[in-house]
Amino acid sequence: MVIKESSRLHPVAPLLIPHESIEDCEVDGFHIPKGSRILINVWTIGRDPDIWVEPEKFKPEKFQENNIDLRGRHFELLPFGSGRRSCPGLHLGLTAVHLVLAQLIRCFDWELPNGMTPKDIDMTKKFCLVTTRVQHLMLIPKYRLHI
Ligand code: HEM
Repeated sequence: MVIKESSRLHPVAPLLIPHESIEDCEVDGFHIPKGSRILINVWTIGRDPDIWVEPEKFKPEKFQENNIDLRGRHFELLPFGSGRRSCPGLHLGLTAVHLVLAQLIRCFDWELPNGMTPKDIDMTKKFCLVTTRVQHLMLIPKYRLHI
């Protein structure tokens, strides 16, 4: 649920990768001519108040009462895209994220430096093909597995 919520609010590729329509088609009443460049704005979809309750808030419990997953079957959450050109590295990527996150939580306690509180963290992003934060996240790890 934490990884789904992070992917909703902070998708790695906010506009996915540009796609091109291979034939004329109509989507939701809009005519899309063959050869159009299509950008899917998953950043905006992830913050759409018609879809999400309290869209700006990080609340993993949003996924407690539903079966929305992030493998491209639920169009409200598409961090890996969907369909034939979706991410072929989905399983590897998700496994790596689960593994690294689990290790970071299990092996360390984390503190913010210089008396900062979570509210002081600047989440401003640099929008590009792949999104990064403007300010690097600074944390102090304290190793807690003393074997
Ligand atoms: C958490 C990790 C990852 C995320 C969030 C991610 C996300 C994405 C997204 C959003 C796309 C574009 C899909 C679209 O436009 O519909 C994509 C495409 C792609 N990804 Fe990933 N990816 C991840 C990991 C990986 C890994 C581990 C690999 C390879 C080992 C990989 C290889 C690719 C390739 C080759 C494409 C282009 C597919 C195509 O154009 O047909 N990705 N990825």
